[in-house]
Amino acid sequence: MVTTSFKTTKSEEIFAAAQKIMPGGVSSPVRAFKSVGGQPIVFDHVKGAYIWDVDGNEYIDYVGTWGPAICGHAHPEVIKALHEALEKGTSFGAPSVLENVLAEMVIDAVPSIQMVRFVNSGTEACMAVLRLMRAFTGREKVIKFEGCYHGHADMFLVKAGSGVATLGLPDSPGVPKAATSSTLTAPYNDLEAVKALFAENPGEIAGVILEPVVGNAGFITPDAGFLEGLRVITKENGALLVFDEVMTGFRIAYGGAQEKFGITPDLTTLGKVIGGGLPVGAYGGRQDIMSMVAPAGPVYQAGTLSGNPLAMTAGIKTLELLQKPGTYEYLEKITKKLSDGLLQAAKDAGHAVCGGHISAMFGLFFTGGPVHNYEDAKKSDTAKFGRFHRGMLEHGVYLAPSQFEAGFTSLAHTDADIDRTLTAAKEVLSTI
Ligand SMILES: Cc1ncc(COP(=O)(O)O)c(C=O)c1O
Ligand SMILES: N[C@H](C=O)CCC(=O)O
Repeated sequence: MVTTSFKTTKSEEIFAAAQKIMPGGVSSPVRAFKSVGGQPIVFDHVKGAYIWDVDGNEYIDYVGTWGPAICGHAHPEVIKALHEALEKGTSFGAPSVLENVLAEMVIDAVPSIQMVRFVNSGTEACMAVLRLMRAFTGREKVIKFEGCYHGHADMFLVKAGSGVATLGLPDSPGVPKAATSSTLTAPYNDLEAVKALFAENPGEIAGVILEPVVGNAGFITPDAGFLEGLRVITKENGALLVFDEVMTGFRIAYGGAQEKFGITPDLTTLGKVIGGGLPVGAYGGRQDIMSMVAPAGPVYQAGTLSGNPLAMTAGIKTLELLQKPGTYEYLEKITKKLSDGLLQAAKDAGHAVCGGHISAMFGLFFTGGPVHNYEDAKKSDTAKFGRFHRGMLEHGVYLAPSQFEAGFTSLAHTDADIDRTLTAAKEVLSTI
């Protein structure tokens, strides 16, 4: 496991070439290892819980292509279904029964969803849901939380998490003031701040959107009563509650955070897992709201590749696999073992740490905590996280290359994988 001859020569060559032809050498900023030092490794192939880079190094993977790979990478049943679907063509640009099948699966699973629209990414889903919130309520302002990430659309690039937090960027240049002037922000887990915003903007707030469990400022859980409080406040003010479950959907429970915590929002966004590793997003919710979406209603939203048959196929097969008995019990068991083990190993090595997990999502901060919001998360020793990340990489463990991203496990991770990870962590934590 300990790779004494860890070499990434080919990765470095490919990345050097990539930097000349693509901004930062990547197709999405968090991949660039900017905040953890070193250079990104270049992948060659993935299978189950593992990835292999172009130099032949093998890693246990806890990124899972940022969430979709909950059944493990390249699951044989997903690949078989995709081969069969491929024979029928790659895109129809017209209705297919596959959309009905996946829509029914999503509606059956997610308590708030009575109707659903498929799009191509989580960003698209969040953009569309915001337009719908505004159209339905006839109000423009929206509340989001500091450190939450809802994709890269203009109106959400305000105190955003994920790559914006990782790179320590201010709100992005190129975003017109007008696009964000209606975006109000509050600290996560702060109901009083939300109440104050409603009081300051009476009758003007369309709704509140949040990650019900945060994964884009590191892993942060909702305090007891927070989600319930938001449900009450939004109802009292005639505003909508939107759970962005792009990350948590089908991951922390089959029905997402809303099933796990028993709070039903008005609208929900999804992505990642429901595409089984192919590009997908979705938004859905109450029938009276969703009926406003064109062509049923006047709120325009469209997509050439939306409902793509390959994405639908991978999503359907992935959800079928997740429906098997014992799935979420297994994910909880191995993730708890990993998360508890990492925290214990860090404490034993004398580090101030805090963190935790829910089902197949976990995180660790290098601060004694507790971490209730993004301000708390920023107290983490990110330089130490960078050394931890590098050490784990050299020991064959691939973690998200940012303190401000959650980790993910999958059904393919075994007890033995967790044991190997913890052995590596103990070694690394004693040296950083
Ligand atoms: C909670 C959340 N919302 C929205 C998005 C945007 O999704 P995508 O990257 O598919 O555009 C992401 C991930 O990037 C996410 O984690
Ligand atoms: N935090 C992001 C999504 O969850 C990471 C993926 C990306 O933006 O590349």
